[in-house]
Amino acid sequence: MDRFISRKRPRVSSPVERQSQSLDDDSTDVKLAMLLSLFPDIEQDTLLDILLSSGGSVEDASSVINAQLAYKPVKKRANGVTAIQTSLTSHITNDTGQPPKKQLTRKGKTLHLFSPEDVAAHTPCTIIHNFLPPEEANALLQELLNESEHFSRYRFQLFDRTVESPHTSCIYVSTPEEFRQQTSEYTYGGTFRSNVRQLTPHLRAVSARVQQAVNDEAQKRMQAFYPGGKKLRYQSPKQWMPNAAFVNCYDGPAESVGYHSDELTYLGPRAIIGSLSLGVEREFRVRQIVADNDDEDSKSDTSPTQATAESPSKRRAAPKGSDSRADAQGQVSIHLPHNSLLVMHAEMQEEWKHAIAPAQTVSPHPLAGNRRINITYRWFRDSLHPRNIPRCRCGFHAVLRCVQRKRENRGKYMWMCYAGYTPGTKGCTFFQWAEFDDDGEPLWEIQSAKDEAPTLRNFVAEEHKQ
Ligand SMILES: O=C(O)CCC(=O)C(=O)O
Ligand SMILES: [Fe+2]
Repeated sequence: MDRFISRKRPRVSSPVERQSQSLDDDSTDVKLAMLLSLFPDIEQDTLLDILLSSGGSVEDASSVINAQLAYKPVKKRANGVTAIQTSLTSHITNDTGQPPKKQLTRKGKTLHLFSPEDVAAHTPCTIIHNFLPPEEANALLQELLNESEHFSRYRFQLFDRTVESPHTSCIYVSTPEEFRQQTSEYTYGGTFRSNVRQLTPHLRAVSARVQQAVNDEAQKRMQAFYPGGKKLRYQSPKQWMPNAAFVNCYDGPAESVGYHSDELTYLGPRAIIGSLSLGVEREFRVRQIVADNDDEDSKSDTSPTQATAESPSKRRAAPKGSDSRADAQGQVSIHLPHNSLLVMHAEMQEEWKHAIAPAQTVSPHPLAGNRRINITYRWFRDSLHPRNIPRCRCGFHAVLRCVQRKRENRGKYMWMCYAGYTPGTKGCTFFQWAEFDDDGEPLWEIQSAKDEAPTLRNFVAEEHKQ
């Protein structure tokens, strides 16, 4: 077990890879999966709390849990799941007899948001309740509940184990040609997806409303929150035009998705995403990513941090003193009722992580029972079609990532071999900084073949052609 905990990413030989691997941490999903495999009897929600409390360190989280397991006998729940206390600071001591040095983000510290005003003020999102006419929402929900029979769990590699996503999903695109591309050219987590289907009538009909609302909300956001009321650097100045929909199904309270930022490879920098929730209400948790040493900075810094076009979230002045790191890492919970549209704005994916937390219980929905359906409408950029993206020596195209934690390179984008970043997979050493113009278009020598080759078609334009 110790070997498992302390095992680092595969050793690298090239300086370039060493550089890229020191740029950022594993995703919370991977860390959570590691903890789950170490403590299979402990609830995922509890493990997530402890992981966050431990500043994202699997090793620290494991020692906290082991300390508690040694400290007093653990109760087994009726369902066989181990009950463990999540509010640990006052109860657990480490080898030095002191409470763990990192601040805890306790359950009581989660800020619960319900109203659109609060969501806009405290997060990089906006929410519209009762988004669709009720009959249209129900028709879409029913259509996708039927579709969900075809959904599957995606798999990812964790050391020598294959782990399954804790919910099912499917990708929807417009045409048979796009279906072909999605299953043979686009990759997710280094593999091709088999669960791709063609857009359904209600998904398509609703996309026009989503397109309109997302563009309206993005404009409002820009005027109210961004420096000088202007778009962010790397944000596209064009209208947001969805051409892919990822649909998730969470069947029952235990189904979830761990903390992550959405992959930017095809969306590009400063992506906007429209996310429609149907069925059972669940909590969407978000937290801001804190750069290494931010707590030290805030101790010496007495002036509020200024927002910049690079980092608009900085308009929230960090609280001072030793609590600053805990506060900045505190979670915010946005409650997502049936028929609500959440817009994740351009500052979200680079600077925040999000999750659907497992719930203790859910209130059944008349049509969906215990299920929640979520649709994220996305705009894949033509310029970031797989055929244009740099390839690594593994034969796949590289993935686009943003440096989120390492202070010296924070906000920079990089192309890298996906496998090289995944524990337990060999991968190659491919790494290059990704360069974009101010509108987020890649700066590279693309062969002109791309002009004739098909790319994904906007859902709304395609509807008008039919
Ligand atoms: O279910 C949700 O609301 C979020 C889903 C999500 O984060 C994703 O599909 O990337
Ligand atoms: Fe996501």
